[in-house]
Amino acid sequence: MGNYDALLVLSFGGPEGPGDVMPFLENVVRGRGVPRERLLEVAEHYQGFGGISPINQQNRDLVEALRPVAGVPVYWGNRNWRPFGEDTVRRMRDDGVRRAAVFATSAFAGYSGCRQYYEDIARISVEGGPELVKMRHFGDHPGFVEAMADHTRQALARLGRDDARLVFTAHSIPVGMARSAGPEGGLYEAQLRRSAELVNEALGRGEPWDLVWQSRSGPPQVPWLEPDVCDHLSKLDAPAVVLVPIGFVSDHMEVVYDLDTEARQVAAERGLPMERAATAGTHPAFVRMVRELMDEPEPVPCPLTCCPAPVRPAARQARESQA
Ligand SMILES: CC1=C(CCC(=O)O)c2cc3nc(cc4[nH]c(cc5[nH]c(cc1n2)c(C)c5CCC(=O)O)c(CCC(=O)O)c4C)C(CCC(=O)O)=C3C
Ligand SMILES: [Fe+2]
Repeated sequence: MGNYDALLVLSFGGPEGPGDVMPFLENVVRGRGVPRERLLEVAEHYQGFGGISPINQQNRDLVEALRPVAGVPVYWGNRNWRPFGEDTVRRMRDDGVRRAAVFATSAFAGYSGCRQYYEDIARISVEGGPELVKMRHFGDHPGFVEAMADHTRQALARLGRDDARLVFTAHSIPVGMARSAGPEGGLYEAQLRRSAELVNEALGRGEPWDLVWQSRSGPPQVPWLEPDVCDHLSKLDAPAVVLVPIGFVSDHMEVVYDLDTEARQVAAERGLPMERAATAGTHPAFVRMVRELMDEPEPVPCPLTCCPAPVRPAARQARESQA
């Protein structure tokens, strides 16, 4: 038992109006070597939704759903946008919080989904403030699996057919980052495969399924995980498809744009019936899972050697010019 006197939901953050979009994106990609053209393209995706990412409302809803079950006060802070984790942790300190469980809104291993949250925790921790204890990866937790299985079942029902191919999707990452994920490497992909397998089992399905990638970023010369969901849909031989965004715990811009807009269009062009399963969001089993994670023995933090920050083009250039 962790003995926490608060719960901190630590997330990514997203813009909440047209004027927020560029400053938010600049926070996200600082020092990351993401080309300017890619940034402007992603800015357009946000502007198409009035400059508002769905992620913040999703997090507010999750916090509200957690309040009655957490048993302790629930706080929320982000890496890239207001409310910033820094400000939330100072408020927790002023409220006298000693030791908080941290629920990072990302289920899997890897730099972006795990290590970067440890970095956030180190950065936002303050003298006299709470000790921040990050909960474990939860992609294999029965609560997450049940939520995703339920939502997949509902998508199959909306489609009105059982013969649809399940296509699980997750955020693509650079191949190098995938290789260094977890103590022995390859853990991001391995955990995602395991989650997909568990969802299939929960549905009692023996049919083949796919795991594909979406939302590639970064400079074009850097290899990222493939195939991309749109390429996959353009070639897939199946009577119908349910997209299952197993790599995202709630509706992010990557889900509502890259899947509901781009991938949907590819499917429509081929006359391929398609539904997208809802993300875990505030499914009761997922909400319960957070409380159950707090009741587990205190998680062993990931070793510092796993999921290292990738060597970015900018950092490499600086190093080479020094040598
Ligand atoms: C694995 C992974 C997750 C899943 C785990 C999780 O769920 O946390 C995730 C989540 C998210 N990524 C998000 C947004 C962005 N990610 C970017 C860029 C990048 N993502 C990466 C990886 C991941 N990202 C990587 C390797 C990059 C390249 C730059 C770098 O090496 O860091 C960029 C820059 C522009 C672009 O190129 O897309 C943006 C705007 C949002 C908010 C969405 C919203 O507003 O709803 C969320 C939740
Ligand atoms: Fe991202």
